[in-house]
Amino acid sequence: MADEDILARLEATIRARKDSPAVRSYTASLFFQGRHKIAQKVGEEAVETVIAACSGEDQDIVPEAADLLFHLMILLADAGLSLDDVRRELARREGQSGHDEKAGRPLSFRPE
Ligand SMILES: N=c1c2ncn([C@@H]3O[C@H](COP(=O)(O)OP(=O)(O)OP(=O)(O)O)[C@@H](O)[C@H]3O)c2ncn1[C@@H]1O[C@H](COP(=O)(O)O)[C@@H](O)[C@H]1O
Repeated sequence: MADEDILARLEATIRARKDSPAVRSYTASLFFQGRHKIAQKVGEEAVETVIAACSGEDQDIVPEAADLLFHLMILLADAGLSLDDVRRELARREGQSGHDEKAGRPLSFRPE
């Protein structure tokens, strides 16, 4: 059974690292390097997830997805946001088909 509280604990750890930059910590070092470095790591981990999805065993996606989620949570924290903000956005979308949402966009917002 998965640990259902891990994201809440990880989020608290990430916030604590943001507030205590002196601690020797990978997370704190990313906050120190700033938004561009954090965003770059999110991009790298996203690409590594895509590579795992397209070339490895399905189970290989799991550690890459964990890296991606971890770095995405650091990005959210850097912006003063949290998983709750993402939960609220997902809840707002709940029940609306992605096809319907896309069809309702103004023409200028519709990529091909
Ligand atoms: N969940 C994670 C976690 N997932 C991945 N990583 C680290 O994220 C890094 C990303 O891997 P890469 O190979 O891309 O890193 P890298 O090549 O060293 O990065 P670059 O210097 O090239 O940018 C590695 O150093 C991983 O160890 C994590 N580091 C920390 N955590 C959690 O965060 C907590 C706090 O960690 P510290 O901030 O290090 O104290 C830990 O107790 C864990 O719960």
